[in-house]
Amino acid sequence: MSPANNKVLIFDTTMRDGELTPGVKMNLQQKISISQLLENMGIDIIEVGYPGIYQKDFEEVFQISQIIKNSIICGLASANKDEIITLAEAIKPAKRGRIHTYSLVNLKNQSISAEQVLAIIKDSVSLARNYCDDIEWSAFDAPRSEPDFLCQAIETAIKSGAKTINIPDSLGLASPEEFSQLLQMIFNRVPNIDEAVVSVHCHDDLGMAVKNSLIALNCGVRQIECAINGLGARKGNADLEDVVMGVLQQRNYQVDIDTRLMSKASDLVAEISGIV
Ligand SMILES: CC(C)[C@@](O)(CC(=O)O)C(=O)O
Repeated sequence: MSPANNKVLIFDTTMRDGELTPGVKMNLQQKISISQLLENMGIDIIEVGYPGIYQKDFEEVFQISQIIKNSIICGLASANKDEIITLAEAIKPAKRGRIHTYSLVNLKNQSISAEQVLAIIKDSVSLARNYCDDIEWSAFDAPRSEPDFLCQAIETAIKSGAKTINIPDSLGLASPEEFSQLLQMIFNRVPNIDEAVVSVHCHDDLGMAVKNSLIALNCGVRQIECAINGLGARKGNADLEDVVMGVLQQRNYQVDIDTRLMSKASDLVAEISGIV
């Protein structure tokens, strides 16, 4: 919550965004093995899949929710009502479950109005909140959105019950300067921002994912989303090991990760994905 708190939460998306890596598919047994290792490493949040879209992911989230006790188990849903309800069903067995839902906030060339999108954010986050206390909302394509609208969207998501606000560089095209300016603007302008943990989710299209994730800490961000071996859509997400080591190097921030298990996790995911 308050940026004075120096603990950085590590959110792993190896099995959700990582499974969007071309050619990568993981089965239930493989996802269970990865989840158990992530839990032993002390990963705070484990994102397992899209239960509202794929039956395979529903089964995985549902099963893993019964096995993992210490890490938060999370799935992703769009603002679609059925997707959110199905995700809520999938995480129901979890001791600690999270609903992660997102809306597009770059409205250029979209036929939908700003008011309509704000109403969708309010409805989707409030719906999710009926099922679960732990709601994360993502501002999909935030760097290309209109700043006033982005601030309103974030304010609405927090008012509707989101406890974590994720700012993804969805296309991986933001420079470190642009990304930190965007984050500073959010911290300066969103009136209720201190009621939420602010997170980042950076893609590596320009090779900046780790740098942008680490630069975010000094802006007030306290959750970083990343993937083992940097798996993820297109050029991938920020590499988990690089993120954790980068946070620790800064000394004034802490993570609760057993760093000795990181190379084991990297080997396991390389073996499963076929990507080193
Ligand atoms: C975090 C999430 C909303 C996303 O991963 C979107 C997605 O993969 O659909 C992104 O990078 O913007």
